[in-house]
Amino acid sequence: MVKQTIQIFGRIKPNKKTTAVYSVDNEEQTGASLEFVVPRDLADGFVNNKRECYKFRFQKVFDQATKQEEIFEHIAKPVADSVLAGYNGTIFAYGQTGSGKTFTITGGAQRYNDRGIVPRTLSYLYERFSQDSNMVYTTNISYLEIYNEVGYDLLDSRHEASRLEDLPKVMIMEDPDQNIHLRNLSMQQSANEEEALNLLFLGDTNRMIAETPMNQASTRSHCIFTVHLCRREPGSATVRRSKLHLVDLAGSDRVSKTGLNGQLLTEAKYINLSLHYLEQVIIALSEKNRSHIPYRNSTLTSVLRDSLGGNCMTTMIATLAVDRRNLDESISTCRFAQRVALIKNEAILNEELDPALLIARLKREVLSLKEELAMVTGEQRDDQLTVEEIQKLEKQVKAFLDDTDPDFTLSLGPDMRKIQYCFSLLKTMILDKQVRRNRHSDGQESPAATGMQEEKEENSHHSAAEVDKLKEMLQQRDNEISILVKMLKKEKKRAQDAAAQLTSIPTDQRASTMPLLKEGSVDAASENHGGRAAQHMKRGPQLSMGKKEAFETFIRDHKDNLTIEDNKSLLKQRSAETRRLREQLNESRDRITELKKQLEMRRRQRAAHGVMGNHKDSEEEDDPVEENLRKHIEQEKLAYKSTIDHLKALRTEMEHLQLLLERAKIKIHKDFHQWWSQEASSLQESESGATARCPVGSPNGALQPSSPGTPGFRAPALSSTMRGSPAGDPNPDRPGSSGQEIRSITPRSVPAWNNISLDGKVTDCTPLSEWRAIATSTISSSSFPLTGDQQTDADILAFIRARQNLFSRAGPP
Ligand SMILES: Nc1ncnc2c1ncn2[C@@H]1O[C@H](COP(=O)(O)OP(=O)(O)OP(=O)(O)O)[C@@H](O)[C@H]1O
Repeated sequence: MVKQTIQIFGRIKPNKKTTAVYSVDNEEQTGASLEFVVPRDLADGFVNNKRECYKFRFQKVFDQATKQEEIFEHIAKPVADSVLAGYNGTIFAYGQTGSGKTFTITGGAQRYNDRGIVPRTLSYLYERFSQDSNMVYTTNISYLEIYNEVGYDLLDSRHEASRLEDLPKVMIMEDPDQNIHLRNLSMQQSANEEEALNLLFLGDTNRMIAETPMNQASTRSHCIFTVHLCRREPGSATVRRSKLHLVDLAGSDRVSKTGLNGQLLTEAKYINLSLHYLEQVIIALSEKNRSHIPYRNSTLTSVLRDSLGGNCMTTMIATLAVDRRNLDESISTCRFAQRVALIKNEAILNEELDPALLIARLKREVLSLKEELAMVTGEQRDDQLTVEEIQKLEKQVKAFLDDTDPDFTLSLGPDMRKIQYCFSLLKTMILDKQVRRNRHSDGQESPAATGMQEEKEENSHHSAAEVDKLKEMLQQRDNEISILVKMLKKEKKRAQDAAAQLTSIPTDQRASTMPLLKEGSVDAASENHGGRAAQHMKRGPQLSMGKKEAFETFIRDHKDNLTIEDNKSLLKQRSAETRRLREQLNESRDRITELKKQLEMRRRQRAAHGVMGNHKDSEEEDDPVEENLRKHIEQEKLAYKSTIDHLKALRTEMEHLQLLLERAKIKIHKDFHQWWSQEASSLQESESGATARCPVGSPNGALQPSSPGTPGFRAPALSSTMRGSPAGDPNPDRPGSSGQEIRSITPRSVPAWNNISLDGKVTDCTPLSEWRAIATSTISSSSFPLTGDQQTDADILAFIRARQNLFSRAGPP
């Protein structure tokens, strides 16, 4: 057993502003201290009436420049090592919204180097498995999201979820030993690193797709990625099972500060409530002599029960966004960490006997014992006695009882079935006699007869007690076997379910249909991702012509496009590098073969020399040529190995880049669909409003520039040939479904050009100033020659007229 307090680390998020409100002092021996200096006159947000200096102790504080690699090496690697040894481990990130929890646990969604603790730990674990050939490792992965106190399975590939509520709900169950079981949480087996990373990708994609617009800005849910590890020596029935929880908690911001209302407030209350219960558990654990720990109060604390004060090695990372505005939140995060640091956990080695292996071993043992018995007795036998055998035994027992000779024995041979049958026969007889004696107990029998009877009874009591004892033992063994058989069946079912789930993912869904990727992914290695992700990718080609055009513009203007392009070109570079390395590898192999041939030849020559007697000891002598060849071969081998290592690293990087690209693609699709339907409904609203005000052919009155919900997005304006209106159409994908041609995909600025007469007079109630706004909002990407301030009203009218002519030539509006 290992007793250890929860380890606490601090990580400070990079901040462009260099306001020195904190200082870090990392000492080798005594840990680190983090100090905040809060000026008394701090105006923006935090009013400090009491202290100026707050000091907190951590195992280590990672300052702004710390790389993800360093975080993994210092924090996650030791935990992964103890999980490999058979202890449970947990790493959880706690901090306010935007302080870098997800970045630390999962990683950034854009660069390979930004991989967080989860992918790095998976790589590390699989690397260690491959190095340890004496053990057999099996890995299962689960990914749970807790939102508003309800658990959801993020790895379910059978459901097409566009909302969190579509994912299977996970139920928390507790057995009599107070062990927590999560019903409905799927455990996916992953045979290698790639499969494990795909599961992470599937879970993160589900998490992203199921995000409601409400919780898009920040993660308002807790996510627990768990690796279930099983380690055994081949042939041994002893297994070590351990779990590694990697936890990304929701933002710890205080409700009062966030100023929320409606749905957001409900979410915030739940989050705060579950974090509040987490805090209560932590306070209870840090107090001595507290017998009741309120784990059951929330889903989060129930799930993390073992990690907090139980059988687990736990580490907390306090993520801190240290700028003046967030000082109070940072101080409160540190205070929480200080309390967590007081909790003592007792991690035990989770070693157990595998019931399946144990049953198999027992069965083998029974079989060999039967064979041994058959050899001794010289007879093969079934489990049940035959009718003849029973009749024979009854006769034998009767003869035994009738014979008054005390030396007369009941000879049954070494057959437990026969012995047991005779015992039970004797017991029945005794019980029968007892019943009969009771019937005559009103003085009919003589005292001598009664004395004899008592003696007989005492004897039979002894044998009956023995029989009972034996029966009890038998019953116990029976129970044990049926429990083991049940466990085995359960295990089997679980394995079958997992296999069925895997096979139920159609292969076509696994293939990526993503044009973005196809272009960039030269090796197309991303073929087997989860069904959900693939289904989303399939949506791309189903777009109507107009929507497709809109989508292309949307992608071009999307904030992630630059990163996608960067990653694509990086992928191309890596792919070219892979090709180069493969060639290098082939050349190196050829060179080694050639050098080996030369060495062989040289040896033969020397041997021949020796035989011919020219040099008697030539074989023993050091030959500089041979030495040189050997050196060369060693060098080549080293180069070969380092190229292979390089190739492996490249492969992992490329797989990761492809996953990043796919995720970005899915996100863009999601953003686009969301934006499109938002635009559709607002256009419909504005059109119905405008129709009410302006009876015939009125342009809609909504003149605000479109905002697709993506920060920094520029509303794209499309060509006049684009068909398909999102407005009021239940199926916005259907081309031209409203029967109208639309001139721009910025629906709020759709100009009804035909409502302007050629002499420049607007025939509806839209004032010219509004037309100016409409025209200028579409001008930047249209064929209008003038831009910005250069435009006069006359220019705009000329432009409108030109558009009108164009449309009247292009066909009916
Ligand atoms: N150490 C870091 N280095 C570079 N960027 C970072 C770092 N930490 C966080 N970021 C960036 O800051 C932003 C917010 O981080 P992140 O999403 O991880 O915060 P969070 O604490 O998980 O927030 P939430 O509670 O909303 O989930 C992200 O864009 C992330 O890439």
